[in-house]
Amino acid sequence: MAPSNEEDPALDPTLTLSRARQGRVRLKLMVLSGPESGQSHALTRPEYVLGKAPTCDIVLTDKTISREHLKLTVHDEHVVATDMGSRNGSSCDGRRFTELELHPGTVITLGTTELKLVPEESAKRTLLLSNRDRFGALVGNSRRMREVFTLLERLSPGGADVLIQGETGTGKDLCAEAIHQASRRASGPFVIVDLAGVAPSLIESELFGHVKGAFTNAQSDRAGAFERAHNGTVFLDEVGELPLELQPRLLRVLERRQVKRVGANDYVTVNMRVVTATHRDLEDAVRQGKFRRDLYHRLAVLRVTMPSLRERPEDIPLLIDTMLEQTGRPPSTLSDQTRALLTQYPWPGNVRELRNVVEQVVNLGEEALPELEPADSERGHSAADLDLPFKEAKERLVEGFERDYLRNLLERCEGNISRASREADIDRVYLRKLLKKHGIEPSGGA
Ligand SMILES: Nc1ncnc2c1ncn2[C@@H]1O[C@H](COP(=O)(O)OP(=O)(O)OP(=O)(O)O)[C@@H](O)[C@H]1O
Repeated sequence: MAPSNEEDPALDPTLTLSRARQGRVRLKLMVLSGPESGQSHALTRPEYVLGKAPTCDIVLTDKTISREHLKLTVHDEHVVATDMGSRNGSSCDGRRFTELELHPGTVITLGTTELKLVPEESAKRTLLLSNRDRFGALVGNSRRMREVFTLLERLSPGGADVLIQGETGTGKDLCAEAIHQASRRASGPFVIVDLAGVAPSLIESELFGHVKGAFTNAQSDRAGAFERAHNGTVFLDEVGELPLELQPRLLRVLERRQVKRVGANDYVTVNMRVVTATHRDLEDAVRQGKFRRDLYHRLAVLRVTMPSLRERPEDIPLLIDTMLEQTGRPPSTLSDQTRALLTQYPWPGNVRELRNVVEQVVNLGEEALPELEPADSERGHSAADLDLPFKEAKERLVEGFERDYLRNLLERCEGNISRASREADIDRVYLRKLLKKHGIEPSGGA
């Protein structure tokens, strides 16, 4: 049976960017979220004013946007965005700006509306942001995860094969299962083969099955993973580990949906979707001759890239709360100090490592928190001082974090305490207490 690739291969957001870098491009502004979500505006004139006022060139009705909020000055390959003294500000990657040079791929936020600059010809393929904060067991409300959720919403119901890429612990297994659960095959089997966990000599029979007597230990006929996944989904984890000599056989399965058991003469036709995952850079493996180019191109038709936790630290509070909820603990189980530390750490082991630490603290108490060296100065915080006793070093770090956070928060909210307490989701009285503790004077209104 031929695989159905009805989905658009260009859904991969990375393609949009690479094409944009090829030279002079006509630019468009896509509205990713907010009341005008889905609209796009070709930037053909030298200047645009964006805002809520009906007289603006691009009208955005989001009530958090000022009447005249932002000016865009359009150049050949970039756009300069100037905030026009808006009430709620304009930001990019969480940082407020007054003037910023935007390039294809840049996303800016005005109030609560997100806008992306894209090359005109690829604008249709830009992903809108899903409204969800979970898909299957995957959790996240960052822009990166909401893009992933949009992609999963679109590709899951169809039957096309999918390649999931991402560092270890970013949720590739959860993603594969979520795709199966959201597909029309959900009531069929979900068969997992971890190619890194099967001895190379057994991979062939594990995937394709064997007939009795095919080799010494083959005492009876056995169906392989593809056959067992009939009418369902087979998930090949760590597909980059598939030995070179078996790769043409996988290619045949993907192209013809036909499987021949080891020792058999005939092919049988199977009806299953193949989802694969890898933490490896498969393109690099192709260059090194370890992975077949034709198989890579076949697998990569539809790709989902799971972002690392470093790229989306704003998801950490929601992930922690979800993990606590799953163990039946209230959010108050973790102190603000511990949460602050967990939010600053760069998590090389991604969500898996975060889960392990949260479980450790839940079971053994906060004293069991391992030493977590915060992210480098790029995120604005200094590393823990190893000359101090643990408790003192931890307190210092948290104090530094609190101070930086509060200063930035107040700057963003122009000294307005009510707004700051709302945006940071901190009780107003507690916020005042924290400001007093750090000797920070709010300069704006209440
Ligand atoms: N977005 C997420 N939301 C909730 N839990 C997550 C998320 N991502 C990962 N996890 C949790 O992190 C752990 C690791 O996830 P998973 O096994 O899916 O990662 P992986 O990318 O497949 O890792 P590996 O490459 O090592 O197999 C699991 O406990 C999973 O529940």
